[in-house]
Amino acid sequence: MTPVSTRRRGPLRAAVGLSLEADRRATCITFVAFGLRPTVLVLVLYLVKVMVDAAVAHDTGTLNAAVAGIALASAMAVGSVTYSIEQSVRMIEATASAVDRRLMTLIGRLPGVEHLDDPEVRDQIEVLRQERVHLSEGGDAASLVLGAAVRAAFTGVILAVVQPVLLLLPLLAVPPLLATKRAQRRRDQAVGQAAGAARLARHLLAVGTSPAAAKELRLSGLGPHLRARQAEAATTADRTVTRTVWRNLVTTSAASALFALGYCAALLFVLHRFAQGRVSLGDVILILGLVTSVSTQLSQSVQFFGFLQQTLAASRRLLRLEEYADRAAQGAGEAVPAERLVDGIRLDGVGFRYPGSDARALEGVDLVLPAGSVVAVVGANGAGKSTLIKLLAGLYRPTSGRITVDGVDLATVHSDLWHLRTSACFQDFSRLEFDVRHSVGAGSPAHAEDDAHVTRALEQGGAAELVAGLPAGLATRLGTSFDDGVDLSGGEWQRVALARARMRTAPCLLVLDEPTAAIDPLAEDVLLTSYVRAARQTVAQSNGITLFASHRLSTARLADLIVVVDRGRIAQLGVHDHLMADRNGIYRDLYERQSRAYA
Ligand SMILES: Nc1ncnc2c1ncn2[C@@H]1O[C@H](COP(=O)(O)OP(=O)(O)OP(=O)(O)O)[C@@H](O)[C@H]1O
Repeated sequence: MTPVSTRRRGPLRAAVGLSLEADRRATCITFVAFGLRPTVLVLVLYLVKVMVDAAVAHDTGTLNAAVAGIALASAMAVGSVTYSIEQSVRMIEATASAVDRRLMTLIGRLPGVEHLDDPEVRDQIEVLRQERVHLSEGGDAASLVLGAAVRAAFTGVILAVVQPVLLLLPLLAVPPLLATKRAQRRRDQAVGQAAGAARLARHLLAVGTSPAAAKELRLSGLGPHLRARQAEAATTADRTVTRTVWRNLVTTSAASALFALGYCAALLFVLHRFAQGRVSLGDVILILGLVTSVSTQLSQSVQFFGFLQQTLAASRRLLRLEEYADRAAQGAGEAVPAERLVDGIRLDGVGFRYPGSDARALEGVDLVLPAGSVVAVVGANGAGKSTLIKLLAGLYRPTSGRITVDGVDLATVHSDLWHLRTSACFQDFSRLEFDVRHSVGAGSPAHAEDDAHVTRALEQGGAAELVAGLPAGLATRLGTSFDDGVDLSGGEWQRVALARARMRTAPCLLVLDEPTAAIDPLAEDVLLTSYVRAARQTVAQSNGITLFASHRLSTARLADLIVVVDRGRIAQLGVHDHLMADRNGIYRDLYERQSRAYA
């Protein structure tokens, strides 16, 4: 991911802006309360000095006024605590939801899925996901730092009036603050460096604790190996960050020790002046109170400043990713695809390499997919079938060559609009754990509430019988993540995914990538045949193309065109009879071997 500037909006403004957008009222109250309350403590100290001097001078009027002032200020400070803390919690909770929405929007704005395949982008997103808490506490951290700054300013003014030389003391607070800032920057870098290992550790943890993987892990005895690898990755990530934490501890401790020395010197200085009779008892109490509070303030400020630095680091990361998404979206096409195909889709010299991979998944692909046709893509594992499908669906852009739809370069077409003209069922389909209506309806949200539409899609996906047997029909929740959910078998989930792909009316391109791989062979043949026939009628409205990849070559016979892919290249092209006529061709060889295996 190329670094980009974050000048457009500063990270502090962006972080506070998030809280203001999330809950303006709670944020304003938190800033006023946290920003002003510390000044009350300084005011109370000053009133104590007035009270002591008045007592020594037997000035009852001033003494009573000072006592009343102390009581009033203390009551106000204590009374506002509960309310302001409540508001700050509200602000943090609202900001946390706003951060989640921003993250989802950011990921949704990245065109296609190729950016999510880029390891660096994935790492940045992962780190940001972990740092969400710092972003949601950004308003809190900023208001605490504001309070500390206001209190320091008040303390400085009083010290300047009473004993100007003691103003040097707050200056000694500068090195610890700078050390904290530097420490945070170093920690941020270390977290970035450790992101790859941390991601691996999390992945292994997810595999090792997921119910889906439990069967294989038990039977294969992979558990101990997995645990060892997980521990190793976690330790590597942890070690990178811990080394920095120790280094930071040395520098921040040295800076704090410098401040502690200055603090002791200031105490001795004030006591010496009192012994000489050059300051009053009230002054001594005030100065000791202020000097002592400078030390408390320092440790609090360092802590608050540390929080703020963490917020700023997360905010910077969010801004960088948002700018990256903006640029990626700007680089994407704007053209509006037509609702009907006229000629079809053409690939000229198309090549593709996955982000972070040196190998070409596709190379020099020249292909014409006529409008209104049914196309089968066949080939061995890893040949490039899914890659071809993902390029046609606009999820990736070719790294060389071009794809044109009725003569318009797909790279210039708005990817979201092209996705609206496309329906798909992938071999790694999603198990959407909603109720049946919405799990299927997700294929076309505009029709999700239309039960007749959903039911038709279920029939075409071969899932009508399955749903009829569910306790609440269309309203049955699917999946085991919720108490009321019903789990389905792999093949049943695949039928739901097939139905989902039939929700969109008249797509220009319907792609099916191994859509029946989890379905038993007898049902597979029947289901895929009827599915493709029905699809042919649906896409006829848009003169669209139905393209399916299947290892079952018997179903390829349905196609008007069969594309045989071999190691990223088109090896053969034609209809079934034509391809069978080539005695040395890959297709005939695959077909005959498969027929013998199923015989
Ligand atoms: N996300 C990815 N990142 C890097 N390489 C990938 C990725 N996905 C696929 N590949 C590689 O691209 C090549 C083509 O993969 P593809 O999934 O298109 O094959 P396929 O013909 O669909 O295989 P299968 O029949 O097993 O589904 C393979 O060598 C594969 O390892």
